[in-house]
Amino acid sequence: MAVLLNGLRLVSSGNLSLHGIKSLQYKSTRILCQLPCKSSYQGRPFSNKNMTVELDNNTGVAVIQMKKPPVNSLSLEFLTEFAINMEKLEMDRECRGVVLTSSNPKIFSAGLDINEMYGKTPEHSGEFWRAVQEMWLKLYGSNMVTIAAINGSSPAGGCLMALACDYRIMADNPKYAIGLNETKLGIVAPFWFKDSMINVIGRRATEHSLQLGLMYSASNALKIGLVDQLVAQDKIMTHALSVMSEWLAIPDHARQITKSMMRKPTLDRLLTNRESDIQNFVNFISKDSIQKSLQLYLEMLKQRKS
Ligand SMILES: CC/C=C\C/C=C\CCCC/C=C/C(=O)SCCNC(=O)CCNC(=O)[C@H](O)C(C)(C)COP(=O)(O)OP(=O)(O)OC[C@H]1O[C@@H](n2cnc3c(N)ncnc32)[C@H](O)[C@@H]1OP(=O)(O)O
Repeated sequence: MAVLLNGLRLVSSGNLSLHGIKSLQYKSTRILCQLPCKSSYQGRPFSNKNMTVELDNNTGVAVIQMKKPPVNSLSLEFLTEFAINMEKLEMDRECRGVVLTSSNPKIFSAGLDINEMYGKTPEHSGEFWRAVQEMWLKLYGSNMVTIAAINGSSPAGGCLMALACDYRIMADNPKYAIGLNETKLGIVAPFWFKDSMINVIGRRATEHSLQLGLMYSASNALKIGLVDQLVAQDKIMTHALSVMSEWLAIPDHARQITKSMMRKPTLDRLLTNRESDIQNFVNFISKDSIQKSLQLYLEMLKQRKS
């Protein structure tokens, strides 16, 4: 983690959930500009199979733009690339904030790639689930400020990614929907999906939402607090960067310790139950009845098109 103190930046070796607030080393760096200043923008893009990552050295803000056609489904490859990129940004002492968005103007992310859960070996399923966990641990446990610029629909795993961020801005379009819809597929959102939602919208709303697998329109998502703000589609990135500058005006150390205090119990719950969670997933997903549900759901998705 990084802490700003009198122009010096204290940097520790890992993210807040995994390593706690300790082992600080001194590294000298200067934050040139706390606000997004477009005129002096110096983008530094890297990794571009399933997403582009662009870090603005002047502001310390990186934009991760998901770009996996057609709908940014979260495959094993995507999740691995995402975790590596988050790790790189976390270790980069110049990066203080991340905006997560999509290059698809209608879909933020379709959630977990259902093909990764259908007809696969237990070994593959276990590897896939570990990657899903890793994505969430990296995002929910990040020391950086994380803002989701939700510029399209975001079911299930897509909603989880948004829930793991510090702040959610959604495009104000009645066609876009967001929610944890797992029960509609005949599957069950695991405890850490549920915890992530409880931490954002509260227990009663989460129970209602999860049991019925509800997808919320942008305006209803705002009403229940699932997103923090609605903004016109074409303003979403400008707005996200402006919100980011407000968050980055808070001293890093105070914000990070507060974030850790709020999130550590939720992170620890998965960290201490990681292997049993993988085993539960593999057992659950291997059941004939669950495979049947997923098969029907995949067929339904394909038929919807024709
Ligand atoms: C006790 C419990 C213990 C352990 C837990 C056990 C297990 C369960 C936990 C699992 C948690 C699961 C989380 C998930 O994320 S599941 C995925 C949920 N996602 C969805 O339901 C979204 C489905 N998709 C849609 O609603 C629409 O596609 C969408 C995203 C709104 C886009 O609509 P549109 O633009 O019209 O595009 P199409 O529908 O035509 O889709 C284009 C293309 O993409 C394919 N596709 C869509 N979504 C997915 C997906 N999630 N995975 C894979 N593929 C997807 C779709 O089939 C089309 O394919 P085609 O080949 O026909 O082009």
